[in-house]
Amino acid sequence: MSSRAPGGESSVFLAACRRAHHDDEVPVWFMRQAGRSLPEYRAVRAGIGMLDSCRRPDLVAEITLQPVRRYGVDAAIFYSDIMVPLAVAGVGVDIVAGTGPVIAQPVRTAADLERIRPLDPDDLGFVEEAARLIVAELGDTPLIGFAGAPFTLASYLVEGGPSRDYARTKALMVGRPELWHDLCRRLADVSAAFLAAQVAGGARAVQLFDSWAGALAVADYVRYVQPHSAAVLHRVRRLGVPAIHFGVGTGELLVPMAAAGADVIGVDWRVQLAEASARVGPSYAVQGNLDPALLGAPWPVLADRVTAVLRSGAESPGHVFNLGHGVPPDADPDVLGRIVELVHAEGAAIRREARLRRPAVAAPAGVAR
Ligand SMILES: Cc1c2[nH]c(c1CCC(=O)O)Cc1[nH]c(c(CCC(=O)O)c1C)Cc1[nH]c(c(CCC(=O)O)c1C)Cc1[nH]c(c(C)c1CCC(=O)O)C2
Repeated sequence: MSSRAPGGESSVFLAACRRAHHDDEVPVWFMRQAGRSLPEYRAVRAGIGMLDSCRRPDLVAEITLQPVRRYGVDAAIFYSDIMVPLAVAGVGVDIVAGTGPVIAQPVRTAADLERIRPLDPDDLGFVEEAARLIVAELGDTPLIGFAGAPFTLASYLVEGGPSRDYARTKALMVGRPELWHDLCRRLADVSAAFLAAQVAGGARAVQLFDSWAGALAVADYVRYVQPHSAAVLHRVRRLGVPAIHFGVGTGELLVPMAAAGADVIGVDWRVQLAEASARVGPSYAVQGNLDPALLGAPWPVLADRVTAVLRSGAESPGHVFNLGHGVPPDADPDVLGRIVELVHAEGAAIRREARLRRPAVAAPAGVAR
């Protein structure tokens, strides 16, 4: 049997994004796989600020590669932050350990918008250069580029930092829609430029993080947010790489998030993957969704949860194994390593069994069954 998916795609991860699994193999990577959970990351970052580290291509490359070397994951994710391109665009931002992004002067008026300068391609040369360094080391393992989606970026800019209820953001959104749309158009441009720089450097897929969109009512998401995320994703489509669209607590938003233009819909742990797949339909792959809070559970219990995720994901035409959100800083790297081994050992058999159990549906011509 061929080890290549139709079309000859040599990456298990990219094949799954395209809903064409290689011999049913299930790829795995982890959101925040680079970061404080790794001692080698803490060593490299010692004495260097988060945003400063993101400006140094040598450090970005080293930190991106660390989890790939350690775990043998099927994809790397570019080490940076959703706020990096905004800092380049002129927004005063700091990343405070244990808190997250903090904005010096929150954006709340038309005059504040002028502080977000449009980006030139040259502004992000350090991003493209870092991606090139990474890709040169990765071999066949693809690099995922990423950006924050307009709503999630706006929430930090308007609130001034992390928020529980997004009250100022939502008040501006519904109370001053013209200002809101102007802000989101600028943020969509910044995110699209950040993604384009990563793809120019060799990233072969992208993930758009709308981490906090789950705070919105569906009607508000569709009216105020989806068009701006769609604008980013439409520009990605022209770059020819698959896009993953992810948020936390987005069970009710999966359909409009998929419709915004993604190939893969990222799902947190609240909705089973089979249910998520049924909601979005067979034109999308799913990514997820082990609850990161379970990483500290005894291994036999956790292993059962990993296989449950694989079984549920096997009901979708494409499944990329991941956590439902980022790796927590106190996660035990050995546990993540065991999860990678288990997904690689059991994933294909679980998918195959699920496929053989389903009534035969017309397969695309040439697909080995
Ligand atoms: C919301 C968001 C942010 N940043 C990001 C998001 C979307 C993803 C998500 O929903 O988690 C995206 C992000 N941030 C980081 C990455 C790197 C790639 C990877 O996933 O390995 C990615 C993809 C590095 C980082 N981004 C951050 C760290 C920790 C920095 C440190 O070492 O102190 C890393 C490795 C900081 C950061 N930056 C942000 C937060 C909430 C935090 C955590 C604050 C904390 O708990 O200390 C904003």
